Amino acid sequence: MELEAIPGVGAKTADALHELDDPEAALRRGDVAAIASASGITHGRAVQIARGAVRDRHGDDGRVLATDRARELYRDVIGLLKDRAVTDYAETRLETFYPSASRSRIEEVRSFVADAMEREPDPAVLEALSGVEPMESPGTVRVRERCLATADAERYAEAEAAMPELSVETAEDVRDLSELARSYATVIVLDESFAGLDVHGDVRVRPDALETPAETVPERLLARFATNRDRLLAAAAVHEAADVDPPCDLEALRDALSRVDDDGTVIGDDEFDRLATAVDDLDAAVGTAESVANDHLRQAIRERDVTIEGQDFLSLVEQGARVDSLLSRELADEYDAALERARDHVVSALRLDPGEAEIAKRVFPEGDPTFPVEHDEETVSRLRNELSTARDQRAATLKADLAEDLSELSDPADDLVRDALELDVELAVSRFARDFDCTLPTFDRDRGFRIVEGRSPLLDVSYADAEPVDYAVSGATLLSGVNSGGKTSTLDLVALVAILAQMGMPVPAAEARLERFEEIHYYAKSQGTLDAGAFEATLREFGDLVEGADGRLVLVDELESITEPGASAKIIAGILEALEDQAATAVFVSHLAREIREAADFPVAVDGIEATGLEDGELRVNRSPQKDHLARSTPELIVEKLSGERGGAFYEDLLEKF
Ligand SMILES: Nc1ncnc2c1ncn2[C@@H]1O[C@H](COP(=O)(O)OP(=O)(O)OP(=O)(O)O)[C@@H](O)[C@H]1O
Repeated sequence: MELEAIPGVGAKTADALHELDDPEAALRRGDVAAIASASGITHGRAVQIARGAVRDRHGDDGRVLATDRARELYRDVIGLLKDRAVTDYAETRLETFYPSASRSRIEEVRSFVADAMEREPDPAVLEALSGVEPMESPGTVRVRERCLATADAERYAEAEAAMPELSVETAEDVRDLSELARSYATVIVLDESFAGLDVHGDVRVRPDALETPAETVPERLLARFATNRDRLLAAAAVHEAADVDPPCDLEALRDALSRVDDDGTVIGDDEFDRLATAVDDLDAAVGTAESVANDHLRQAIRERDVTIEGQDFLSLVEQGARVDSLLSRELADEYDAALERARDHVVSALRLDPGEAEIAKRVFPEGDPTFPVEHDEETVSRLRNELSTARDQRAATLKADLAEDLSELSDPADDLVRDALELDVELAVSRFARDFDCTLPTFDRDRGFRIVEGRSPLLDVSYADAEPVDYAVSGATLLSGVNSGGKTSTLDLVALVAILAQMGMPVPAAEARLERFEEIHYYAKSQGTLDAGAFEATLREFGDLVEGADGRLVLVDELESITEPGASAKIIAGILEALEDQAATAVFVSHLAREIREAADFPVAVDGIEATGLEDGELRVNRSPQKDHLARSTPELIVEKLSGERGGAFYEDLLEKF
């Protein structure tokens, strides 16, 4: 796919899209989250790009919504759909549906919608969906204990770009490598030429290291799963609640997720925990061991009667001889026992293994007895190094093992989240269809539309109180009727049905058929008489309209208010003639139906929304327009009522004039 061929995608946007793993797939799926993850692309822009891709694929020029009022109704429709989405993703994705004149586009959406309408919007699924969001990138994790090394400048640049998590170092020879091995726990050498060389430390020659990121930087995958843990668990719950086959084994996913901490470290391994705690507690354990030994000795000394020979006592007094010799002679056994207790304490408090315990013994070395007992700091440091290295190696092994498991789950995890989000889109459509008793309309080549029991969700009364409307039009038609009879609401319903139908969506009617309109022109009622300039502008607009393409739906509400009634009737008659010639489908709401019909040079069809009578000062109306029927206006009805109630020549004469 040539990205720049997509309407609205310039060179800069195309470059940004090329950053994505698979821009074509993202565009094909309409995956607004993936598109918006390219740098500098907002969600609004992602919607435009996704729509552009659809238009490009279907050769659609996307000009169905031809007027402000038509666009306004489309926004209302999108609002109704979005109200039924749980996730922000679904809300944005719903915006990619737009009314099209392309048969293939409409069909594409209809097959998606037909499946969607089968989906049961189970509250448990909706609840689970509330935790799902598109997968997030965790950002670059810096790994300090490992580095990459190469002697090749090109390879160096390649490594820096591929593995931003690791430092890349230059190593020309074994000496350089030894140097690096002293600074890093692990050195990964990218050059084959170093294979077989003997270097002290953890130095691995891995020419394929850049191609195996799960092994080279397992932290990357771990961070990805740690960052997205909640959304992955929520997506898994969505699949289970909706009873949809997941793209991976959910238990394996949950198990893998339970092994990684929020910061990407592996958890739940006893050996790692033992080593990490031992490193942390080493100083405290040595201190306590010292106390244990000294307490033991102190106690022993306290309980002992020491007999000292005169000669010894003299040398103690005269030569300042140390008391140690005395200690050694009198308490050698107790001293050994004290050391043993101290060593045992270190070994058991830190849960050391036999190898580590061997070093720990030397923390309290054999030798001439002293009091108080003191540890050997150098050995403590050695033990610390030993334990830290074992801990880091254990962590590295755990990370590598877990990353291996996760690498198999990586693509399915993406699909898992994406499928859950797409399910939300389907459920929004399903809920819309259920809430407004929708059906999928049919398209055919016949001119016009036919709506059976249509009920607009956009009325100012609750949907339950909306009275069903039947209406069919196949040419240029006038719609007459009493004030507040529902003429504007009927135009809204027709526009709504046409817009939804051409989006490929279900429509709020028991049945609907229509022609695939090239354009939908809907002109709302203008607010009062226009001045000369505005009138001229409006006339120009209609001039352009009647010169436009075939196959249009034109809905106009009380155009007569733009100027004085006599002139209006002539102008509307002229517009209707032109539209009739073009085989357009038009409904003009007007109170001047009689005058327009007289001014027109063809038999204009006039339909009417008829009041069935007046009840307690309120009009009773049949909301479905009657075909070929000029409805009585409200004044006519009232005169008729008075004439009936009161009789008399005045009312009868008045009635005659209608
Ligand atoms: N199908 C319907 N079901 C229930 N109520 C409706 C229906 N159609 C219209 N109404 C009610 O009637 C009111 C008037 O409707 P609308 O504005 O469409 O009439 P109108 O014939 O265009 O009026 P006007 O001649 O004053 O322009 C609406 O605000 C709505 O409350």
